[in-house]
Amino acid sequence: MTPDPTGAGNPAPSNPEPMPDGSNVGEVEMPVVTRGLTKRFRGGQVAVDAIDLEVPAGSIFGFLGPNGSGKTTTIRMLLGLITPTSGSVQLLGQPMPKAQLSVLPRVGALVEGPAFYPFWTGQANLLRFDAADRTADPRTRKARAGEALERVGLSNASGKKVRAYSLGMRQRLAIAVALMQRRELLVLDEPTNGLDPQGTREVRHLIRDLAGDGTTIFTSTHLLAEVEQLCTHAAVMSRGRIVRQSTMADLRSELRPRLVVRTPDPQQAEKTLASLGLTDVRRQDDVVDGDPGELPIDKLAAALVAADVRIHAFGLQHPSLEDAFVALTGEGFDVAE
Ligand SMILES: Nc1ncnc2c1ncn2[C@@H]1O[C@H](COP(=O)(O)OP(=O)(O)OP(=O)(O)O)[C@@H](O)[C@H]1O
Repeated sequence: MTPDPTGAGNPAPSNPEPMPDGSNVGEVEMPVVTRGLTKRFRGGQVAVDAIDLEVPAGSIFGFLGPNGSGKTTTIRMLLGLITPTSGSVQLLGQPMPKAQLSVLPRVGALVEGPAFYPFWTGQANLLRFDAADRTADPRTRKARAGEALERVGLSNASGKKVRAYSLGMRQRLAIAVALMQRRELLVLDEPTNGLDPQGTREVRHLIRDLAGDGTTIFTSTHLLAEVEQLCTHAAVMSRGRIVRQSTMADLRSELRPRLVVRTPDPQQAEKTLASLGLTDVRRQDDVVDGDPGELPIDKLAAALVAADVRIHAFGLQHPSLEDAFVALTGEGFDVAE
């Protein structure tokens, strides 16, 4: 890994002060920061190409991109599972992988779900994972397992064998593994992948709950609906690059409605709308559309009629987030639930 460049010209995330009892005061403003993060695999393929991520504390940050766009590779670099070709990662204000021993216990991760023993109970599986964690205190293991199971809504099923769990329950158990210790940041790779609608709802509900408790969530997905329904922020990946990163509110506010007119007099309509001040006016066959800006819609209709434009259909069309993202990436997204 190259030396950490985040000190130079970038807002330095504030480091939490360790308290004598080991807890932290003061939040890291940006729990995940990358600069120029790049991964070139042997064979020359650039899977992740100089990305600058900034994930604000308390956000549910959607890392959205089609399959193969570089999400998993990025997540593996964030967690120190693979070494970047160049660039840097800071997790909770600390450089990775240098500070991984102190940072990773504060980060819960779900990358390639953990393998459970199907004939063991949910609780027994949790205890086993915790026993393999050298940073975990064995004296509190059982109590922490109970809390984690409760947190993911599996208290009643804790004594059932995992083979009897639904896919959604297994995924919640996987998240419970990540919650066996107090976490400031959760990094989830496609947490609803392969789940049925009920399982998907359960996991999204859980993520919202966890964020409500102040945990920052960084979650990758190829599902636009997931980002739309769940996330406060998003970065859109396309072919290894971030093509857009912002709050969902900003993304939505940029989706300007267009005026669409269907008419047997398209040329006259185009001329009239342009003269009224519409911008980006386009004509195709019998449809004319443009950006009305702040112009009042009823006045536009009246002006068309006054200009002898016959109107077969007239209205505002609101572009969807999918339209915006397809425009950004040139690729379609899976819009399924
Ligand atoms: N170990 C590897 N060696 C070579 N190429 C790889 C390796 N891992 C991933 N890639 C390639 O890097 C690109 C990005 O893959 P990555 O798995 O990060 O994408 P992704 O967005 O997570 O997609 P998916 O959701 O399908 O996993 C892909 O073209 C993939 O084939």
